[in-house]
Amino acid sequence: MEHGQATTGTARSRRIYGLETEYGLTSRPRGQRSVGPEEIARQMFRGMIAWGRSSNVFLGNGSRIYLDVGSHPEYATAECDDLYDLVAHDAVGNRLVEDLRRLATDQLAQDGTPVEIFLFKNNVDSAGNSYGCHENYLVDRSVDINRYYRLILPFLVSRQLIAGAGHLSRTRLYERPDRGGDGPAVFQLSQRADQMWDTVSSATTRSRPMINTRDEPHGDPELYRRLHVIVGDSSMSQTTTLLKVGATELVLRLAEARIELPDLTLDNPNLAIRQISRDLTGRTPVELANGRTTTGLEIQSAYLQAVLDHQDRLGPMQPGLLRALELWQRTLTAIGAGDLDTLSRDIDWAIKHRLISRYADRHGLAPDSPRLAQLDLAYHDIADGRGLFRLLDAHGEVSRVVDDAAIERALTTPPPTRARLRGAFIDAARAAGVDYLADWMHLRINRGNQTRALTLRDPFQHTDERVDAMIAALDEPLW
Ligand SMILES: Nc1ncnc2c1ncn2[C@@H]1O[C@H](COP(=O)(O)OP(=O)(O)OP(=O)(O)O)[C@@H](O)[C@H]1O
Ligand SMILES: [Mg+2]
Repeated sequence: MEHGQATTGTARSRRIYGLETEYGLTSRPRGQRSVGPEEIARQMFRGMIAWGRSSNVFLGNGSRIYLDVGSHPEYATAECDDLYDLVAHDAVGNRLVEDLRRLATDQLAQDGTPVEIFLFKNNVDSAGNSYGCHENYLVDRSVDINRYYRLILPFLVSRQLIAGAGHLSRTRLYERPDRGGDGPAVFQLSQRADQMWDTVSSATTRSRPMINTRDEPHGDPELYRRLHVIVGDSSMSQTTTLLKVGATELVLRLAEARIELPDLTLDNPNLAIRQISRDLTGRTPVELANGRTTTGLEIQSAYLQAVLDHQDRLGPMQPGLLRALELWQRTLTAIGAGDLDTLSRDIDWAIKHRLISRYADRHGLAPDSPRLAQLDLAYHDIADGRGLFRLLDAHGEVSRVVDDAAIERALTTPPPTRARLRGAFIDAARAAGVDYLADWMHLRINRGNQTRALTLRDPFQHTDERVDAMIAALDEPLW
């Protein structure tokens, strides 16, 4: 049980998690000339390209930062096996992207095209285009993947109640957000709900599914799979991140422990996710495949109850997971009691909802006021001293999971997983000035026509004599 494997009917006691975040980018010219987002993104990555000779770079803390086609910088955390580590490493992404924003701002001003650059950790731009925050969970190959899918889908459809980012939206039910958007403004729980057109599939964009099935485990394919959840909203709040991933972890454990729940298969998940998103009370009826009717709140409560009833079968829980469980209970109780104020330090949509309602009341604004839409967007601005969530955080008005010192550490220190081997290798190879390559599973050194390469198949393994030997060899003149 060294790596917490699930044997028949036993929940995994250790799991690898990773979060990938795409950031939205816009700008406002400060001089005569405007600069397009692609050009700004290129400027942001100029230093990175000089550092790593690519716009896809693995860093010493084990993470990956990159610029895909288009203009959405993306940060993927290193493999974490602890929720506190994951929250800290996720926060590092904001810092790094914010640093790149500052560099690009200075560079463009020097080049005579001053612009103000904005980066948003959200999931939809003003034209209704969406970009993601993907969650990765290691699961066992030996467990039938359909067991996970079946159990997790109703949970994911209703998870927005506890982990949505909130969204003031004018998209009508079942309308495509990138077309139209001239309906009455409604405060929704989630930014992603209206973007989902499928449940489980291998496509990522065209018919965006809630779970992507591409089989790319980034580990030993005989032992592991990587469950790729793409339905979730990006989280500003650390507590929301903890709850989003922590509650999902608990549901995966329910599947592994073979705990049966009442049948919650939804009649139409694409419709249900939209209906649930449009009701902050969690009480809108949604239809089940068996003809019964339920609600988002009831679905969430059924999963929570199963966890509480079978906690003894779900394996040991780290402090982060226990805190997530406590937060899950508290959140559902508050929604049940209609007491949203008690969530306004912890859950993104409730924090944002309070901010927007208070502002609207104070200034007598109707829901479709552009000033409120602006507020919605500014909540996700990652700039220190400008972003609204950042300001609430600076004033101690929202809860924290990790402090600044932990984030600072995560900037340079990989979590104690395979990421530690990658990080040590990258740091050593850079210090030695050799030509190297690193990705999730591979390490390689090139010297003249000689190559040394290693494959790291076990994402849990954080010590490896082969890597030690490779690092030692960096200082040797010849192999
Ligand atoms: N075996 C694993 N199980 C679960 N998560 C993993 C595993 N190995 C790596 N990860 C995490 O998966 C994420 C991979 O991110 P990345 O964006 O590079 O991959 P991808 O989604 O396969 O690729 P792309 O975004 O280019 O399509 C990272 O956050 C990483 O920490
Ligand atoms: Mg990805």
